[in-house]
Amino acid sequence: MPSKQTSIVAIVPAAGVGKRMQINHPKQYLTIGNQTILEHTVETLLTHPQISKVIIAISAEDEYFQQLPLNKLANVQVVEGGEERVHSVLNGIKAIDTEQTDWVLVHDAARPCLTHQDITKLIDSCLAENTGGILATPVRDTMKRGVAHGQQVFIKQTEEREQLWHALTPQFYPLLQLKNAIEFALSNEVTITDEASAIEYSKHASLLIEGRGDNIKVTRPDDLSLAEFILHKQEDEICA
Ligand SMILES: Nc1ccn([C@@H]2O[C@H](COP(=O)(O)OP(=O)(O)OP(=O)(O)O)[C@@H](O)[C@H]2O)c(=O)n1
Ligand SMILES: C[C@](O)(CO)[C@H](O)COP(=O)(O)O
Repeated sequence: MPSKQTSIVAIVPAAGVGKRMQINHPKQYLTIGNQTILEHTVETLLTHPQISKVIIAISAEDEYFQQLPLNKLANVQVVEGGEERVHSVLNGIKAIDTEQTDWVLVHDAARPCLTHQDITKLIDSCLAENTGGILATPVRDTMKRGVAHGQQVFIKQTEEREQLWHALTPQFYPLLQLKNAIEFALSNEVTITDEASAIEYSKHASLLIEGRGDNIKVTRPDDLSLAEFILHKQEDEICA
């Protein structure tokens, strides 16, 4: 459990190029309503009562961030992103004052539909168990493993669906546990696509906390309109 004077810092990896969006513009700077995806995401984190600061990892070539009001906020710090998401996250972790903070929450810039309720559920569940964890949703569909033959992909097998989850973010861990786990995985050239996989490689436990299915990651072109619909629906929920 964090001591009373410590606080929770959020890291937002926002240094990707968004290849799968098939546009020539990093997806985190696409706009929904009157804000960029990055601003929606960071605003949700900054307005959560348990989060004291947000560290955003942006590309060294980023030409967009400086134009955002975020750039002037006292509780927003910018670090340089890395070659892969894991490197961006590690750069954010290294910027944290370990004297003041003992837990860190990592959330994708590309997930603008996160809610305060889910943040609170994750943090409170993990602190109660003194164990890190992630938001996740159980898969809804029958899951197939494919195999390519020439230009076609065929079903190789149906995967066991019991206890199969979609990993989301935020992912929330003790700061030094996550730092050491990521550095250990990288030193062994292990592929790390989320914080939980580094924690798993270091054989630490992670809680799976069921989160909202509308906490989508804007990844492909048709995700943008879906994210816009979700955000408008959430605004209606708040105003209802
Ligand atoms: N070197 C990288 C790569 C990704 N990210 C961030 O990690 C999050 C999730 O990654 P993903 O959805 O894969 O974003 P991109 O890497 O930008 O997408 P793509 O793989 O389509 O290029 C995004 O907020 C992205 O900005 C990052 O900070 N640093
Ligand atoms: C971290 C993550 O959001 C968990 O699902 C996801 O892995 C990040 O996207 P990527 O395409 O794997 O970089």
